[in-house]
Amino acid sequence: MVNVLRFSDVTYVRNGRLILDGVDWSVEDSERWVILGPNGAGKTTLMKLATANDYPTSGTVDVLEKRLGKVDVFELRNRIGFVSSATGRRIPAAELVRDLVLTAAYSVEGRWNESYDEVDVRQAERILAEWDLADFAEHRYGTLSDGERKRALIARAVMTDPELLLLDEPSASLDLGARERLLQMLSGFARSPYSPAMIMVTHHVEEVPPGFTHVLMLREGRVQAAGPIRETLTSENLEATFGMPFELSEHDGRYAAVARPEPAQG
Ligand SMILES: Nc1ncnc2c1ncn2[C@@H]1O[C@H](COP(=O)(O)OP(=O)(O)OP(=O)(O)O)[C@@H](O)[C@H]1O
Repeated sequence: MVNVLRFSDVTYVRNGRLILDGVDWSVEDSERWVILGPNGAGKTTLMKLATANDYPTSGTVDVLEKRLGKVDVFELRNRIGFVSSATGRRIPAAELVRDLVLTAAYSVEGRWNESYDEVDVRQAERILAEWDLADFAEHRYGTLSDGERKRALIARAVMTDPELLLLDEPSASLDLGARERLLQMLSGFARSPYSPAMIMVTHHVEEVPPGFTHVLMLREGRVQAAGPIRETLTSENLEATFGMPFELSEHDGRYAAVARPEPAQG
């Protein structure tokens, strides 16, 4: 097992606000983590540190066994795949889907070269097929639906064979069918032993893809619970994290949570 992420007593303070508070967290390469927590809990901040896009105020963060603050973060970021709504906004609308995926091998957004290595072209075609995008290869990014865009961004992120793949709310804004299709693909990807370590932020337990192994629950910058998903994703931990009682159910690795009804008065 290889450690891909280690947070030790991490705090993060901005404008006098304690945004992360004493976070200890460790991720191994075979693990697939879901991060759950209410709005403002610090999930995006956690992702910024895990993608080497910021530094802790105190404590240490090791990404792919390199300590933030002591490593060239540009080199490190080349080994990490990251998909968020912000990465999507940077893609030119006129970019062809095939080029969007292919150019990841050359770390550029927007096609710049007329000749690519045959091995990269084949890899891009394989990944486009894997993410159900083969029919969209010649379509422009700006013409895709939200669901197709998300798949295209993930395809671009995995093109470089990252050692760590982070997805920030990949199924937000998708319709039911698009969400389910994406979850099926993420589930298949998560289950493959050839896939990198994965970390996915979501607001909804319904969006946890089967095959994800661990969960970290964050509340007000503190780790409320963290560990194997079967033991850790419980109605008690959901209540402690979101501050209200839930009824949690699980069926074939899919979770659902609804507010627990108030007991009848009188
Ligand atoms: N530079 C900053 N200065 C002050 N407060 C900040 C700064 N950056 C983030 N925050 C605050 O820190 C808290 C955590 O923010 P963060 O974006 O990490 O939460 P989140 O869990 O991702 O929330 P959401 O689910 O709404 O996306 C928020 O209350 C936010 O307003």
